[in-house]
Amino acid sequence: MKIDQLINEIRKKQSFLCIGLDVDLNKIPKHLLNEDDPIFAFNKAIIDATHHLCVAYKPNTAFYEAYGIKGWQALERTISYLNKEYPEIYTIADAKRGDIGNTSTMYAKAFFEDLGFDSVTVAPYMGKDSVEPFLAFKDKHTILLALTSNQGAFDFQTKSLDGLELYKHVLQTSITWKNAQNLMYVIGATKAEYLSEIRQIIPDNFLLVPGVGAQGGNLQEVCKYGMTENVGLLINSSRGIIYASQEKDFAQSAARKAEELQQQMHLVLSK
Ligand SMILES: O=c1ccn([C@@H]2O[C@H](COP(=O)(O)O)[C@@H](O)[C@H]2O)c(=O)[nH]1
Repeated sequence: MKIDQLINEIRKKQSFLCIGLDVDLNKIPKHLLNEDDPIFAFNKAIIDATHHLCVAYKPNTAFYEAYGIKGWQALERTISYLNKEYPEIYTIADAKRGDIGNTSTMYAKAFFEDLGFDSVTVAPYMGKDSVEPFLAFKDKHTILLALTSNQGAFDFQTKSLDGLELYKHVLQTSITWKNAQNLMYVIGATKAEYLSEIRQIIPDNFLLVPGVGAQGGNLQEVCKYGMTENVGLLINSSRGIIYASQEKDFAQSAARKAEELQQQMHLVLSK
C-alpha cells in the first residue's frame, strides 16, 4: 500500500489505531476451540467487529509459529481474508527478521510476495546489507526496531556509542540507505519522552508505537511528541483489545475497547 492511501484512511476513519492479532489459544473463548481453525475464527470475528475503527492489523508471527503448520495456515488465512475483504486496511507482519542479504531477500519475499503483507518489522543490528533487501520492494514498508517498549531497551539501545545513543545511530544511519522512503520505525509508547528528539532526526517517517494498554504507555503523550502533519503514527494495542472478554461477546467487547482508543484519536486529530 502507498503511504498516501494509509494517510487518507487515517483521516477518513479519524483513527491511527493498529490492532494486534496476538492469538493465544489459552485466552480465546472456549467455544471457538471446537472450530476447524480456532485462530482464524477468532481473528475473523475480531476483524469483522473492529475494521471500521482501525487502519491496521498486526499479527505477531510468534503467536502463529508457536502452533506449527496450523498456526502458519491460520496466519495465511488471516492475511488473505484482510486483503480480500478489507483491502483499505494496512497490514503489518510483526516478525522481527533480518539476516545476511540473500536470506533477508527470502524473508522479504515470504512476507511481501507470498503472504502479501504491506510491511514487516526488522531488527537493524546486522546493518545496511541486512535491511536494504526489504527496502527494495515497491510500496512495501520495512519497520525498523529503534527504541522498543520493553525494559531491556535500556540494555543496549540507549547506551552511548561515539557520544550518541545506539538507537539514534539506527535512525541517523538508516535514513541514508537506498529506498529509505520505505522505512518506518518501532518506538515504544513507554518511551514517549524520547519522541521530541526522535522527531528531530526523522521528522516525517511513520512510527509503529506498541505499548499502550497492557504495557502502560500513554496515548496522549505519544501524540503530543510524536505526531506529524501527516499524523505519522500507528498506535498498536493487542491484548488490551482482543482479550477484552473471553465470553461469547468477545468481538463486541473488543470493538468497545477499540472504539475507546479511536475516540481518543479522533479528539487528538480534531484539535
Ligand atoms: O517494542 C516493541 C516491539 C513490538 N512489540 C509487540 O507489540 C505487541 C504489543 O502487545 P500488547 O498486548 O498491546 O502489549 C506485541 O505483539 C509485542 O510483541 C512490543 O510490545 N514492543
